Amino acid sequence: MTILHISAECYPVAKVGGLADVVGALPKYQNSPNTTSQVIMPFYDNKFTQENTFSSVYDAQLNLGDSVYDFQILVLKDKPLDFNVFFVQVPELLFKDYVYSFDDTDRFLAFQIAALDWLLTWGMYPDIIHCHDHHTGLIPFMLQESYKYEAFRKIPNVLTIHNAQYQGWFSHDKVGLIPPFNFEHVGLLDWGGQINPLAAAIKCAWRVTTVSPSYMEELKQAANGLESLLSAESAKCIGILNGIDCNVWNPETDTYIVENYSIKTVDQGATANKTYLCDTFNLDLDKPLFAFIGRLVDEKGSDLFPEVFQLALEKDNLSILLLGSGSKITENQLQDLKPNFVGTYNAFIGYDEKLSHIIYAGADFLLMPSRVEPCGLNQMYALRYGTIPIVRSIGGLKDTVTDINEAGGFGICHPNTTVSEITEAIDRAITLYKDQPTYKGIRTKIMAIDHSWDASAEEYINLYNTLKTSQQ
Ligand SMILES: Nc1ncnc2c1ncn2[C@@H]1O[C@H](COP(=O)(O)OP(=O)(O)O[C@H]2O[C@H](CO)[C@@H](O)[C@H](O)[C@H]2O)[C@@H](O)[C@H]1O
Repeated sequence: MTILHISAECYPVAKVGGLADVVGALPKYQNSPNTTSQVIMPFYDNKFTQENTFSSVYDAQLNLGDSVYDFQILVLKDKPLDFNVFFVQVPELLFKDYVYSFDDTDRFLAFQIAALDWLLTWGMYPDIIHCHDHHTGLIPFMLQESYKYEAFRKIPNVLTIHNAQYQGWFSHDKVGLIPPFNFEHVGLLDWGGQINPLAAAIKCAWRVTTVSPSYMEELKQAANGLESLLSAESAKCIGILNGIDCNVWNPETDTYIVENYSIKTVDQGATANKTYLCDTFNLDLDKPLFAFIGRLVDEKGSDLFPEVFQLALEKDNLSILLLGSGSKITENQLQDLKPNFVGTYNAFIGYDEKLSHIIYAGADFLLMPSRVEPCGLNQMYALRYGTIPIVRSIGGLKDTVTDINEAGGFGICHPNTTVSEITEAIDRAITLYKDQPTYKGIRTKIMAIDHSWDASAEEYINLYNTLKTSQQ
């Protein structure tokens, strides 16, 4: 079976968040003697593309309405990745030093059209086309409706929703950018009077997956306007929990962290990493270290951090370190807090992959008070590194973290994203930390939890197989 994943992000080529981690790992775990799993993604102007060499395997032009753009399909000359990646180079639109910007309609439309135009010329079509998020959401529509791509009608396609908050909306004025199709079917593109790529994909994809079972259920109640569509299409929807790439996220071999460690040596290893963080960020080593890593957006509950941190730090019984960027208001509030709590609080506003690994290794607790969390990878990385997650029980967090007060529990859970519940959860964590034998017992227990991709990768393969069977 040949699978082609189509995505805007893929680790380590281009990463903004969890989408990259998934698309950078899933193909690896799907590849087997019987299965070839590959990725096609945009060619950005970034560190990875600057540091590697590429050759062109296809050179053509694409039409975006009346505009014509040159494009190429590039492949890596050397093969530093564990699976094939094809790159769509549209110099005028995609080759930027960012992945996302304010208006990406033309950019990602060009990407999707170039990918399909090239596929038409690819001798052997893939058995499965797997699209990720709204940036590739017009592909299921085009495969089904665009005259140009009629040859693909029988190829099963899957859409995975990593985040339904973002839908790629654009005005009907731009409908002419989509390769010609039977205009009587234009309603498939529409949701609420706009062209909505995510909605179009939910309508047209053969199957829709979300990245955790709970998120699938929650979307029927809250999906940024798509609730009724997801309920109506629920027969073809399924939640498959993400895994984590245990080769990349392994405290025994991780080259980013200060000292490697295993379950047996976590005491010493985690302390070495915590010491590094405390030295670097001027934090108190003797206090429990609470961390947050992620995008500073309302979905993650990060707008509450300035108040939560203020209240928690006033008690002077913990240290807090935050790594993230996003809302300028929150960034400024988090920066403003620094002078008030020198020695127990610090924030690194920005993106730093290496630092994120050291924080998973060195922090004692990881905060994730998300309002929406389709799956969440951070809590699974934290578990693997022996850092206890404090989560709001929602989406994938609900599916992966059990509260210490429940049978077999190992995390700290709170039902709502409010200042008082997060603060109370922090207090519970501090009480747990004071009981070092129990704390250490939980730490070794969580490191042994298996969230590797194996089971989920197989679930996807089973899903593809059912589609291939239904196609015959
Ligand atoms: N400032 C920073 N510096 C360094 N690293 C940073 C960083 N900010 C974030 N990261 C890293 O980005 C990844 C974030 O993963 P999440 O699953 O939390 O993300 P996200 O909300 O982007 O993804 C969406 O897709 C994923 C994948 O399906 C779902 O798990 C999730 O719920 C959904 O919202 C982690 O690897 C984290 O360490």
